[in-house]
Amino acid sequence: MPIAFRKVEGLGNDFVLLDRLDRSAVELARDIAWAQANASRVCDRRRGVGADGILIVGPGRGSAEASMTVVNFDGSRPEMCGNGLRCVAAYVGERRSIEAMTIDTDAGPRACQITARTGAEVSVRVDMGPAELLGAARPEAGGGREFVGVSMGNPHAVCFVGSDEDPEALARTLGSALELDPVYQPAKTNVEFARVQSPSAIELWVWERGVGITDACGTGACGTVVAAVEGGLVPAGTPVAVRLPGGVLHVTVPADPRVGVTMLGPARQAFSGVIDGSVSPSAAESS
Ligand SMILES: N[C@@H](CCC[C@H](N)C(=O)O)C(=O)O
Repeated sequence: MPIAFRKVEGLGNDFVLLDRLDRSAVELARDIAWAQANASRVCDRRRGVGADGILIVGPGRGSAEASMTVVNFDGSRPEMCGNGLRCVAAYVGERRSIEAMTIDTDAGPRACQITARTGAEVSVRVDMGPAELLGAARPEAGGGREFVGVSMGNPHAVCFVGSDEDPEALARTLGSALELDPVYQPAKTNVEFARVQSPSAIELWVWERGVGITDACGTGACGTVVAAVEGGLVPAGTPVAVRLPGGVLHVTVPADPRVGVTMLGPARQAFSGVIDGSVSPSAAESS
C-alpha cells in the first residue's frame, strides 16, 4: 500500500509526518505499530526518506485539535518532542485554517500558537508544559562530570562545560555511552552538553535518545534552560536564545518551572512524497 507523507523540519531536526487525522483509534494504533517497526528503514538517509524520526498526527481527544505520536529513528516511542510539536502545529494550522490549537502528546496536551509566516516557514510558540528536576548525577560514562536531570515529559541529562571544553566533541564522543549509562536505565536519556555564553544565550549540542546527534532538540533546549535557571546561570522569566547547530530556539522558564516552559521557533514543510511499500532493508539487515 503506498503511504503518503510530508517531510517536515524544525531547525534541521527532521521528520516524516503521517496524516492520520481521520483514523479510528484501532487504525491509529496499527499505523503507530507500523511506524515503530519500520522507522529505521524509512528514516535511513541513504536507503529511505531520511529523517530523525516519524510524527503520526492523529485525531485529538476532548478539546484538542489533534494528537502527536513520535517515533524515534530506532523505533522507540518518546513521550514528547519539541521540534516535532511545532511541525505538527504548523501542519494542523494549515489543514484546519487555525492559528491557535491544542495538540495531545504522550506527555499531555500542549497549547501551540502560530505567531508568524515567512514564505514556507512558520513560527510557532509552544507551551511545553511543566518541567521536573530529576536531581544531579555523575554517571560512569561522564568522566567525572556532573549532569543535571530534567524531565520535559521525556528525560534529559544536562552538563554545562567551560570555555576550555568543546560541547560538540563531548556530545559526539560520550553521547552514546551516556544514553546507555546504568544511572539512566531503564528509560535511557537524551544528553545535553551546553556552554553558557551570556545570561541570555546558551550554545547547545544534543545526543538524542534513540537517534544520535541531531541539528536541534526542542525538549533538550527547554531542559537545558531549566537546568541553567536552577543553577543560577541564567535568570528566570526572560527569553534565553539557545544556539543549536541548526539554529536558535527562544526558551523562557518561569521562576517555578513546574508552571510551564515556553519555546518559540520555526517549522517548515520541505517536501511531500509517497513511500511505495518497498522500503529497502537497513544496511545492518542486508550485510
Ligand atoms: N527532537 C526532539 C526529541 C525527540 C525525542 C527524543 N529523542 C527522546 O527519545 O526523548 C525534540 O525536539 O524535543
